[in-house]
Amino acid sequence: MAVYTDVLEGDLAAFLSRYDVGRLLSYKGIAEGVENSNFLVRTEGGTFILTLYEKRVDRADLPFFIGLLEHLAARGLSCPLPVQPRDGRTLGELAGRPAALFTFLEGMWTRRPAADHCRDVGRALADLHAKSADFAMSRANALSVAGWRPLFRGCGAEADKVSDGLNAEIAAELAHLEANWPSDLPRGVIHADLFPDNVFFLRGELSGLIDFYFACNDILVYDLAICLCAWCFELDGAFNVTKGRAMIEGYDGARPLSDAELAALPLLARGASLRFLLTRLYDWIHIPDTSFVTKKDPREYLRKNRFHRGVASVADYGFQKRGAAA
Ligand SMILES: Nc1ncnc2c1ncn2[C@@H]1O[C@H](COP(=O)(O)OP(=O)(O)OP(=O)(O)O)[C@@H](O)[C@H]1O
Ligand SMILES: N[C@@H](CCO)C(=O)O
Repeated sequence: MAVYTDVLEGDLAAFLSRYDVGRLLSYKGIAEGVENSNFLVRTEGGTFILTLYEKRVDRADLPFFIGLLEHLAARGLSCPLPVQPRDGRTLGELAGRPAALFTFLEGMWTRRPAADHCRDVGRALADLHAKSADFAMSRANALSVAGWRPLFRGCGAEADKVSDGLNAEIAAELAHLEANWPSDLPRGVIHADLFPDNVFFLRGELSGLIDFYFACNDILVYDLAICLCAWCFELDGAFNVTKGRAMIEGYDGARPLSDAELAALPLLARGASLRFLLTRLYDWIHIPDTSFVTKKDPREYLRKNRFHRGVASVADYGFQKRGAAA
């Protein structure tokens, strides 16, 4: 379970005394998530999420994340809103960690995404891109194409222990992506990790997006490529074109995709699948088996990467631009 830091009742009560949320009634650690420690906190004023930022999150990035959530929530996007303490300092300190309190979002993530969920996610992603267009801060994506080689080097020769020939396969894919990565597509703030566990649904409707701790500035349609990887494959590894079509249509309906963006999508999806293959591989090799964090299987993203390598155009994802010849 991912609660790395214990919080004592007295310390939490003192932390909460800076807010107008009444007295502490109860709190408990949330098992899900691997990056930070999250607690469900109930006070006389309501229910909140307390996040303690752990080592993998750079403190210097926290004003970007907090500012982005405030910016998006102010524009009506359903995401956790940092609660304002009386002294205005949203980012506090608790149990030796930077900490902040957020509004609680109702809903649950879906373990079995259907095409309608994918359409909603595509639409919500475009909405996020539109609403963050005038956000003044920026953050480079450390996990974009320039960051993959250092990550790969950090895995050393261990990759072949995970899958035969993996080292050579990644080396070839990385070289291809480095040589062909586009530099002229529209950019902006992207979520960069909008997996099913970061999207809540309530009574069948999308009710909120969470976990903005990979958000950064990058190619907008790269975010859609990440979502295609995370949402549109079946458990047996097959790509579901009905889901792919729904997701791209959902996005395109809210923020029309240019021909250049559509043409780049298969390459960007190769990149997205390599990014998650590499981060999972790195963790697979470096996080000890005795750790209480459940490691995610890198091979899932090797299979997805192989699929995207075989994609000729967005038509293979089920998408046809309206008005385009069949
Ligand atoms: N604002 C919120 N409202 C309701 N539940 C929330 C909220 N924020 C977080 N949670 C709960 O806490 C869990 C972990 O949150 P989150 O995904 O942000 O953690 P993380 O450690 O950063 O995760 P990850 O490993 O996915 O990066 C979520 O799955 C959800 O159950
Ligand atoms: N979504 C990532 C984990 C980091 O949030 C993965 O599935 O590899």
